[in-house]
Amino acid sequence: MNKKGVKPPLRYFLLFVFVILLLGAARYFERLTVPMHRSFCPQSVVTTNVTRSASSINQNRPALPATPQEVLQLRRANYEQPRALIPPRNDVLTVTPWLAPIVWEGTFDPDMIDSMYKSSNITIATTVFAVGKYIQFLRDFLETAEKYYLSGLRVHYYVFTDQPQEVPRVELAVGRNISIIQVPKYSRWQEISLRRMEIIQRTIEERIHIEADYIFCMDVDMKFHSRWGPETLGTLVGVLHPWYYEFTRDQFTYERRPESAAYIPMEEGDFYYMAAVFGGSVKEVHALTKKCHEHLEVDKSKDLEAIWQEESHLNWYLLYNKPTKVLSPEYLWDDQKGGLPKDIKVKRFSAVIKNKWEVRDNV
Ligand SMILES: CC(=O)N[C@H]1[C@@H](OP(=O)(O)OP(=O)(O)OC[C@H]2O[C@@H](n3ccc(=O)[nH]c3=O)[C@H](O)[C@@H]2O)O[C@H](CO)[C@H](O)[C@@H]1O
Ligand SMILES: [Mn+2]
Repeated sequence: MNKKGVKPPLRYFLLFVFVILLLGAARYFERLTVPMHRSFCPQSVVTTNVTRSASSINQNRPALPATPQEVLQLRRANYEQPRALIPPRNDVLTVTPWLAPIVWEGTFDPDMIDSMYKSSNITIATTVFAVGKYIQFLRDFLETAEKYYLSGLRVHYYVFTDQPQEVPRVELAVGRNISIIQVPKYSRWQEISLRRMEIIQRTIEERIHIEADYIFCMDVDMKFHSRWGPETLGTLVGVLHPWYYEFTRDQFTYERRPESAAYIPMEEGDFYYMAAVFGGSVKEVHALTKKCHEHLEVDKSKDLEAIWQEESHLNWYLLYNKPTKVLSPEYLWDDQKGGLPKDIKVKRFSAVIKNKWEVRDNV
C-alpha cells in the first residue's frame, strides 16, 4: 500500500480506464460537432458530409467523397484570393446590369467549382434533336460530350430522332444514360427546329421533371472541344451568340415586325442569345419552352414565322425574363469564325462547318 492507499498495478489500470473513457468522450463530441458545422456550410458541402457518413458504413466503396475533416480543409483550400479591387478580367463584361454572372475563362476556379458539385447527386437532362440527315452529327456530339461535358456528374441525354435504329452506340461513363425518343420528321428544316420548344415542353411534363434537376437543350451539329463544367449551371441560362456579342442592340437580328409575338423594338435589348444552347432548372426551362411554344402558335395562326424561328422567340423571352447566368461565346463558338479572337481564351463547344444544302431538305 502506498500513501494514497491504491496499489501501483491498480493505479495503472484506473489510468488506462480513464484514458479509454477520455478517448470515447472525444469521439462522441466530435460526432456532435459535425452537424453543427453542417448548418453553416453551403449546400454542396452539406451533401458531401451526408454522402460520407453513408458511405463510411461500407468501407469497400471506392473513391470516397471528402470526410468532414477534408471539408474543413477544403474550406481553407489554397486557392487564389478573390480581390475586391482587382477584377479577374478587364477586357470583358463579367456581370450583367441585373447582376447575373457572365462566365468567361479566368473568372472562375474550375477546381473549386468541381469540388462543390462533386457529391451533389444532381442530374442534368440534355436534349438533342437528330432528325433526318442531322443524325450524322450525333456520334461526334455524344463522344465529345462524354469527354468534356459535365464530367463526373449525372447526365441524362434525351435524343429525339425519326430514326431510333440509327442512333450510334456510344460508351457512356458511370452515372450517365441515354433515352431515345421518336419524333416525326417535318419536311421543312425550320419546322423541325422550331417544333423543339413544344417537344421539350411536353417531355419535361411527361418525365424530365421527375428525372432531372437541371436541363440543357442543345443543337446536334456541334462538338465539345474542352471543359464544359458545372460553372454553367443556373436557374435560367442563356449563351451569347458568337457572331453578335460585339454588336449594339439595333444591329441584333431580333424579330422587328410588331405583328409577331417575338417582336423587340429597336431601342430594347441586352444581348443576342443563340438558340443552339439554353438551359436552367427544369422548372424555369419548362416555363420558357411553354411560353415560346405559345408564341410560336400565335404567330402560326397569323401565318407568321419569326425571322430566326425559335431563336427569335428565345431572345424575346430572355429579354423580359432575365437569365440568372449568361455564358460567354466560349460555350457556343462557330467553327466558321475561324481562329479565336483575343477575348475568347478557349473554345469549349462549337458548331461544326456543315453544308446546309446537303443536310437540309429545303434551304
Ligand atoms: C448561323 C445561323 O444561321 N444560325 C441560325 C441557324 O442555326 P443552325 O444553322 O445551327 O440551325 P440548324 O440547322 O443546326 O438547326 C437547329 C437544330 O435543329 C435540329 N435539326 C434541324 C434540321 C433538321 O433537318 N434536323 C434536325 O435535327 C438539329 O438539332 C439542329 O442542330 O438556324 C437556327 C434556326 O433555329 C437559328 O436561327 C440560328 O441562329
Ligand atoms: Mn446548329
